[in-house]
Amino acid sequence: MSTNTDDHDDITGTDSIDESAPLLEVSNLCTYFDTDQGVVKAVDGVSLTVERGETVAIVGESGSGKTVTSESITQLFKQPPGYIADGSVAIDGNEVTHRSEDELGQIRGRTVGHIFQNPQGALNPVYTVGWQIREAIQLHRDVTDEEATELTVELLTQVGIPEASSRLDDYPHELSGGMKQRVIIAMALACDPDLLIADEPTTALDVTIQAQILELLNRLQEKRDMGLLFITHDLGVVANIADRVVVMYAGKVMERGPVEAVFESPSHPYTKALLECLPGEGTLGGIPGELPDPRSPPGGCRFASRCEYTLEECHQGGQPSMAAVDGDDHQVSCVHYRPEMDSSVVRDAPPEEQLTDDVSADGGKRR
Ligand SMILES: Nc1ncnc2c1ncn2[C@@H]1O[C@H](COP(=O)(O)OP(=O)(O)OP(=O)(O)O)[C@@H](O)[C@H]1O
Ligand code: NI
Repeated sequence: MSTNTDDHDDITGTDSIDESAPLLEVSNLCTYFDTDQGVVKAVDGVSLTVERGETVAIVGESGSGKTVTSESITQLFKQPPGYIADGSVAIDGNEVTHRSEDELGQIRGRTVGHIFQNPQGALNPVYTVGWQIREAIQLHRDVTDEEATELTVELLTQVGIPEASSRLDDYPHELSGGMKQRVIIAMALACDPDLLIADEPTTALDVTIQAQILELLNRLQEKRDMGLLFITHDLGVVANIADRVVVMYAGKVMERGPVEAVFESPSHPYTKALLECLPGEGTLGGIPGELPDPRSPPGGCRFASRCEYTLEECHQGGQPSMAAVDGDDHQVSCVHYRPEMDSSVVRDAPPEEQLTDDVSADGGKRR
């Protein structure tokens, strides 16, 4: 029995797979939270797709709605106070926003693996690593104890844990941060997912280990032909892992496109500002200003109050509709890219050159 199957299971066991549809298709997703202070519009009209075998990164500052977007896919956020107010999520062409908790559980068990942002909760300190992964496997698959142990060793080996069979009886506290994260990845792979969601999987780790974990995720994604939805606030890591990028701000998508296009010609002023905050670039300590209050977001572009290029129309209407930048795949939500406007005002302030060189030198993605 192998943990690495090429064929895709149907998402719940009763749905059919539409091979022509993307693995994941999120359309106009709105996820809100009822609070005493009002409705928090954490995710407010987000659309994105992940194809089979593709890595898509969601980037944006803290509070932009990255985690809530990813937790909306199989509804892992707390309901109430949270709820999906509008939009749809389709996996293999099957709409899943209106599914029962039972069905969502099946989807989590067989189709979508999740590495959570807060790693502390992911492993239980009182059980051994082997026990926890075996549990995860047996929760999803009908296998004997012996088979489950075999699969556990296979998974731990796949995530790069040396002499895996001798680590089964280790407790989480006996592992280094990097090894712990590998075990967490193994747990997420226990259901042999078609889509893996990794929410800031490297932030708690030091730089060398971060690079190793990114490399591991890249390798696993390719080997298993999974879709990978990778979430980070750090545009720096995106070039190394993603095929496409979705830039989020205050619950909205500001820009999206192939990673090379977004790095070579960042088009939304927000994306440009994020790039300038990377280490070694112009702006130290982040973009000046703060995110708008998610309970009463301003009209117009949500970034307008912090934007260097703001015009009067930026404050009017809703978030500008997506305009193609160079080719249909690269799109930006900014009034400067409307047909009647002159986008060179924003575009011709070039990004820092060193970054552009770094990205193009390795084709945008190390593989
Ligand atoms: N349970 C909740 N109740 C009320 N508001 C919430 C809840 N969960 C999230 N939010 C709000 O939703 C918004 C988006 O949060 P989210 O965690 O998705 O941001 P993020 O982009 O993942 O940020 P970070 O980079 O810090 O992880 C924030 O304003 C947050 O305060
Ligand atoms: Ni988050």
